[in-house]
Amino acid sequence: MSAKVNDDLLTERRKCEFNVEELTNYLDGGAQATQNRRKLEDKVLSTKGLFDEVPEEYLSHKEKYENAVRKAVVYYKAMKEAEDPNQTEQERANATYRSLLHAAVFKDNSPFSLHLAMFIPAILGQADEEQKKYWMKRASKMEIIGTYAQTELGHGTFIRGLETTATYDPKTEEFVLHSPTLTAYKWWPGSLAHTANYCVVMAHLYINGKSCGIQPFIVQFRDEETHQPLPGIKLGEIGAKLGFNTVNNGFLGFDQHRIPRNRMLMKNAQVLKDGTFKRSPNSKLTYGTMVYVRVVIVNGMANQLARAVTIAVRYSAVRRQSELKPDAGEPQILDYVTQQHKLFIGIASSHAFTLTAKWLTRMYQKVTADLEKGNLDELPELHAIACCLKAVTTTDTSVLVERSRTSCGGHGYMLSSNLPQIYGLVTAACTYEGENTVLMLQTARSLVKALEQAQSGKRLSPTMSYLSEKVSSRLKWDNSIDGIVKGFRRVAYGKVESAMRSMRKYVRSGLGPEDAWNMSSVQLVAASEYTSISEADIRQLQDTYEDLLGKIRPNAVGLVDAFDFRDQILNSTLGAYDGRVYERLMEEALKSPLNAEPVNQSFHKYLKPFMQGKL
Ligand SMILES: CC(C)(COP(=O)(O)OP(=O)(O)OC[C@H]1O[C@@H](n2cnc3c(N)ncnc32)[C@H](O)[C@@H]1OP(=O)(O)O)[C@@H](O)C(=O)NCCC(=O)NCCSC(=O)/C=C/CCCCCCCCCCCCC(=O)O
Ligand SMILES: Cc1cc2nc3c(=O)[nH]c(=O)nc-3n(C[C@H](O)[C@H](O)[C@H](O)COP(=O)(O)OP(=O)(O)OC[C@H]3O[C@@H](n4cnc5c(N)ncnc54)[C@H](O)[C@@H]3O)c2cc1C
Repeated sequence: MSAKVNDDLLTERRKCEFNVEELTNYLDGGAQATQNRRKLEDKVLSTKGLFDEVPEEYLSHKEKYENAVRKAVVYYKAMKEAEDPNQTEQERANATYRSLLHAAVFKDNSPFSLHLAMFIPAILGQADEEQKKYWMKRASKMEIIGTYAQTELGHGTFIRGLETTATYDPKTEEFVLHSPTLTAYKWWPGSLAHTANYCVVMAHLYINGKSCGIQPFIVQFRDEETHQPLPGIKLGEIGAKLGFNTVNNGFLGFDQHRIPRNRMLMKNAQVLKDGTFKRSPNSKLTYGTMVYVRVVIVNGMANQLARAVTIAVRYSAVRRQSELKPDAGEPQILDYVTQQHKLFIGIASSHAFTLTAKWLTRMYQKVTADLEKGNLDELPELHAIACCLKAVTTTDTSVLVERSRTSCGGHGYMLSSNLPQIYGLVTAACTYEGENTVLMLQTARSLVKALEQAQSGKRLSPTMSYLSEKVSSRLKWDNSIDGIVKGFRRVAYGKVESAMRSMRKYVRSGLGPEDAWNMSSVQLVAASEYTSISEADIRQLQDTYEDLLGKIRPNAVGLVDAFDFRDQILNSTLGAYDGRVYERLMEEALKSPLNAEPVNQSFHKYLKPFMQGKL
């Protein structure tokens, strides 16, 4: 018999003014899609061995990793059996690691995630047809496990500064991979330490002493039978982190490690047997895997934020605290407007990020299709937009997930709430796949170029067209959606123009363009994410905003119920559908190994002699 649902949650669900199932269907892409998703969840989540006997937080660093590998084998096998044969390889890879089922099984991400998130996309995007056929067969069957090894101990952002070398030897038709310094060691790649046996390595290619830029190489680094590191390979784990502690991030050093010529992924640039180098039509095509993952991250943020706000809103409907009015009893904390302010933006942002992710994915698919036909025209715009949206959605999600955590008081600080782990996952995304400031500056670079083009009367791309609209200096402000968008366009235009004016001022003062750029870079980042609107408008918007909070309040639980997350996917004592928060907090607390005995051995070993002055 299912446990009794908390009365307050029952009341909330009765108060809801819209059909929750309809919103769930919309979010899934239709009623059939909801049915398919639920069927997949039923099938996979009923697989034996998927969940932790002992809560992961009570395992050692080593046990956590070993347990995660155990679960990964079970999970990926279950997903393989359930996968849709009509999907492409990429869609199947996405479905496995990006589905929220993944979050149900791995609170801190998986030791296999890089295989699907980057190793397979790198092969699909960087290998020529023959290489793709061979490596995709092995990678999609999980005969090999791969990762993406680009970042080094000494370089993450500055790709052109990577020190790992790949020197072509025409005599043996091989590349010699080498880490000339400690800072050249690959450092960070997920799965690299003990899980994967292959990786795509980004290395500096040299032929006859001449630099041929950063190129991708597929490299085996562990024996497929014994899993021992191959000769000339130094491997290890980089240690405990804020999160991602079951992703097995590692380091790898090469000592004159030789690989055959056909291990350079040669879709974009090629090296012929005699060492002739055939340049890529655009050197930035080598960065293509990163563009792809930045697009994927936007959707990932939407999902993670939806999980966090579901936990916090349901908890806020159950938790009663303090007095709003004398003798009126303790209200639900969700009745405090400050609590609504903290959480409702997160619900709205999750939906906004989901719709943005759909739009960006369509743009990515169109540009990628154009690239296949040799048309690179829209690649710069895709790069600029992907940089901006990855940076903005990860920054906002990190802020909003942390706000969801702190809105739950002390219980939000419990690992059993799962809010700290969700924060660990999303805040990592502010750094990986391009550190956010660096990506915003890439977008700013495109905005400045676009404004210069607009000022010389050139047509701009659709996403930059707001820079050429001659926005009147006194825009008639109204708080209609259209009025608000126009207001933001005016602010955005002003930010870019101000940053550019600032750079020109520094150049006139005698600074070189690079120094002028650096001096204006705070404004440039703001121009890419613009934040504020003029003072007079705030009051009018504020009234509208507070009125909106009141309208959302009766529907808040319905809005998060519509995300349709199972309890296993939320994995949270605070967010379960039945709202039995206190019972779950106690159930989880009793699983702590420290509760196995009333007196811990440290009393007799240390405390008692200490308290008796004998230590
Ligand atoms: C772009 C750089 C910063 C600079 O590159 P550089 O070569 O120096 O170029 P510049 O000289 O600056 O010239 C710039 C010009 O080049 C154009 N350009 C630059 N990049 C591109 C591009 N990619 N495509 C097209 N054009 C490009 C630019 O427009 C300029 O043109 P112009 O001259 O103005 O005309 C570069 O150095 C860079 O990109 N640095 C960042 C490095 C980086 O991103 N590293 C990432 C390493 S891999 C990594 O981090 C992996 C992480 C894996 C983590 C796990 C992932 C899981 C999947 C996510 C799933 C969802 C997550 C949800 C949360 C959860 O559930 O866990
Ligand atoms: C959880 C996690 C997983 C990861 N997984 C992988 C992986 O699987 N494979 C992989 O290859 N890498 C991986 N990485 C590495 C990641 O890609 C790098 O950490 C990231 O690119 C940032 O580089 P960095 O760490 O060298 O920081 P740096 O580039 O040294 O940045 C440090 C600071 O310098 C600033 N800075 C740097 N350049 C500029 C500039 N031009 N202008 C202004 N400010 C600048 C940055 O804004 C930042 O504040 C992972 C990282 C994390 C945290």
